[in-house]
Amino acid sequence: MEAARETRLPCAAMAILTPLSLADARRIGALYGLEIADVRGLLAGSVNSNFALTLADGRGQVFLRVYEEQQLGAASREARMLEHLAAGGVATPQPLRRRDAAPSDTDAASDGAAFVAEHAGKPVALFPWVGGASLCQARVTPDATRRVGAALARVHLVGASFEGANASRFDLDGLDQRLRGLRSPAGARSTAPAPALPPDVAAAVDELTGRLERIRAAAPRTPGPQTLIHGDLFRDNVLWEAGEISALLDFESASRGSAAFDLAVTMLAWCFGDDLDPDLVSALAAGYTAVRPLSTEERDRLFHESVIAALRFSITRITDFELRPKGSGVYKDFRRFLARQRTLERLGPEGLLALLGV
Ligand SMILES: Nc1ncnc2c1ncn2[C@@H]1O[C@H](COP(=O)(O)OP(=O)(O)OP(=O)(O)O)[C@@H](O)[C@H]1O
Ligand SMILES: N[C@@H](CCO)C(=O)O
Repeated sequence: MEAARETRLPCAAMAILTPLSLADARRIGALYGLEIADVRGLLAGSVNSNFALTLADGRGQVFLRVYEEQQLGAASREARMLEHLAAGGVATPQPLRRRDAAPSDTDAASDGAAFVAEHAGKPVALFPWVGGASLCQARVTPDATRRVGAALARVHLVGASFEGANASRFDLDGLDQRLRGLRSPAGARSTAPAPALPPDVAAAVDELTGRLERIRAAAPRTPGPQTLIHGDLFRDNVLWEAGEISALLDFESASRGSAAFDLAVTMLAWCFGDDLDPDLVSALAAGYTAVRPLSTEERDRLFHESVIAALRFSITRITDFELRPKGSGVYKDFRRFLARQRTLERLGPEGLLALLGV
C-alpha cells in the first residue's frame, strides 16, 4: 500500500459521525487480512465517516469508509461496481477483498458481499490509500481537462460491461419531483411557490420549472444509448499527483445513463472560470474522443443533455445546499448553474458542438 504523502483538509470537512476505535479497526482489518497499528479520523467528505488506518507491517495506510447513508446492499453494489471499473483500468481505488470471501462473493448474485464489513450497524469498505489532491479552478489547464476527458471516457468504456447499474435518481421525473417539493413542500397539488422560499429562490424555481417543461417538449423520442456514468465528476472528485490523475472518487451518483450527459456534467464542472473557457472545453472533448469516440446519436444529444445537466445541478444545489442551514459545511451556489444554463442557451446546439469540436 502506498504511504500517505500529504494531509488533505477539503472545504467540505465534516465531523466523524461514527467513531472507530483502534480495537474496532483491528477487528475490521483482520477480516481483510490486515494488521492495523493505528487509526486516524479524516476530516474529508461531507457524507460518510472516513478513516486512515496505518498498517502494522510498515506498508503504509489504507482508507476505511463507514457508509452513513447507504444500506448494506447499496454499499456492496457500489463496491462491486468500483471493483469492475478498477479491474478494467479506470483510475479508482479497487475495494479490498475480505479474507473470508468466496470467489462467487464478487458476482452480481451476491452483490459484492466480498468487499463489505459492518461496524455500528453500518456498511464499511476498505480501499488502498491514494495520494494526491484536487485542483482549484485556477489550476485547471487544457492539459488537465484533456486528462479528465480521457478518464471519463474510460469509465464509459469499462462501465458498459457492468451489470447491475441503477437508474439515475436525477432523471427528468426525479428533477420534476424535487421542483414540486420546492413549490409545495406539503406535497399538495398547488402550483404556487411555497411562501417559505426566499424571493430569489422562488424566482429560480419558477425559471427552472419553465425550463424543465421546455426540455421535456424538445426531448428526443428515445432515451438514446446508455452506459455506466459517473454523474458527478466535479473537481473535488478527482485527485492529482505530479500532474496526473491519481484517482476518480465518489461514484455515489453513478447510474445507467447517457455518456453525452456525463460529458456535459464534466464540461459544466471543469470548464467555467468567470465564463466558459473554450480552450478547456475543446481539450476536454479531445481527451474524451481520443479514448472513446462519440456515436452520432450521442453527439446529436449533447445540447439536450447539457441543458439537463445544468438543470440537475441548479435544482440539487437548491434542495441540498441553499435550503439547508448555512455554516454547517460546504455551500454550493445554484446561481452558478443558472448562469451556465443561460450560457448554453446563448450558444445553442450548433455553437456548443463547435466549441467542443466534435
Ligand atoms: N482511497 C483513498 N485514499 C486516500 N484518500 C481518499 C481515498 N478515497 C477518498 N479519499 C479522500 O476522502 C475524501 C472524501 O472522499 P469521497 O468524496 O469519496 O467521500 P464522501 O464521504 O462520500 O464525501 P462526499 O461525497 O461529500 O465527497 C476525498 O476528497 C479524498 O481526499
Ligand atoms: N458536485 C455537486 C454536489 C454533489 O453532488 C455540486 O457541485 O453541486
